[in-house]
Amino acid sequence: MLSKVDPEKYSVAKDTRFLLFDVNLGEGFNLRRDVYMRVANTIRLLRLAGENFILVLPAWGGLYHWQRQAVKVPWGEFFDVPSLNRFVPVIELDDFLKIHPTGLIDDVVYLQHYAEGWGTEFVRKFDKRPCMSGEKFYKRNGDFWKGWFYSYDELKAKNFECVSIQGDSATLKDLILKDYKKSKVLFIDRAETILHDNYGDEFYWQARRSMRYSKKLVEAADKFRKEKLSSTDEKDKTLIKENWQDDQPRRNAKGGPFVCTHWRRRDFLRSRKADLPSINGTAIQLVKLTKKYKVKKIFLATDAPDSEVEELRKEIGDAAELFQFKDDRFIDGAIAIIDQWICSHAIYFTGSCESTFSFRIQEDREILGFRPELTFNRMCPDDPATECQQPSKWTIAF
Ligand SMILES: C[C@@H]1O[C@H](OP(=O)(O)OP(=O)(O)OC[C@H]2O[C@@H](n3cnc4c(=O)[nH]c(N)nc43)[C@H](O)[C@@H]2O)[C@@H](O)[C@H](O)[C@@H]1O
Repeated sequence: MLSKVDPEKYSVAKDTRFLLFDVNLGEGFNLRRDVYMRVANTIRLLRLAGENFILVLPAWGGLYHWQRQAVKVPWGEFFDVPSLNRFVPVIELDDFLKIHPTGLIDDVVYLQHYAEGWGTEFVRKFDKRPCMSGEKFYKRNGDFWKGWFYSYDELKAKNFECVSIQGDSATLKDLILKDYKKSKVLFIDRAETILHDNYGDEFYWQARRSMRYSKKLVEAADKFRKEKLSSTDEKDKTLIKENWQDDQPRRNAKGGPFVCTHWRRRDFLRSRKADLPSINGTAIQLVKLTKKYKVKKIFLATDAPDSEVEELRKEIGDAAELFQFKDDRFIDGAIAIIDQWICSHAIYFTGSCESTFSFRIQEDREILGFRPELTFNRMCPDDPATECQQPSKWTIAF
């Protein structure tokens, strides 16, 4: 599926430049969404500096966590591309290749940290340096450099170099303005190396608010909410404006008659074992919440295998009904977004310790106008003696 962006619109301007980016291969979907926001803000700043940059949306694929693999997935499968376009100009990779069929990239800039570390204070800086590991991912093939490039064979680069950088979206803007003036098509790899300018400021939230989900996924989630969870935007007071730019600050969302948890399992059980509850511990916490909020339904967003979900269901017993969204017509990334959108509408949300998947739900709930205490919560490990610090309240800024 292609975006509605008209490629003709871009081919006319002589000064148009394109920025492509990618993230460390092992990173998950929701960190990648965060990196998009950082790079979108670099584009915003470049445009303010008079550079006519368009952000080329990196096709999705090859993600470590997807059980059923998919590649070359356009952003339109997950997001509302016209809505993204209201923050900065973006174009799907397939559309970019229509207007730039050679697929030739001028420069690949592989971002890396400084070999000597950050030192005693954080100073924003960048320097061309020998590659620490970047050259492992790129090979010279005749006149060109080849890399993963989202599995698109036609993409290739004239130049490849590594740059040590310490900084944020504005530092990347400075690097591009200083060292890549002539680059018409620029590819920034390992874009997660840069941070947000000011985490949680109005520009963070503008980029985030522009990331509305695709109509198809919103419809599927809303249908499920209505049919299984008696949840509609009118009743829940979660109506939003057609255009995110028209939304106003508010705190009156009520949510549907269910609690939701994001129950992160699989690799999280290894990396964060001490911070997560057991299956029985999860059931105890969830049942308590249904009593507190006087509901009988729990929506479960999870990557857990079915066997663990069944065990959880048994532990919950008659105390509440457990719901999950399942539909094989949707790819893994789409199910993840549907899960997030359903969770965002619950009367109360509790997530998993420091999961970026949970963070994105918290942000959606901020956008929908919930009170922070109904959102910034996480499940605790079983042992009451273990520390269980609740998530920071990164509330919305307009
Ligand atoms: C341990 C670390 O965890 C970090 O994950 P974390 O922040 O939770 O969140 P993500 O970066 O999104 O990675 C987790 C992936 O697992 C699947 N997943 C997790 N929870 C759910 C869920 O509730 N519903 C559905 N449908 N899918 C889920 C989904 O593919 C999601 O993108 C990773 O980014 C790091 O690479 C590393 O693996």
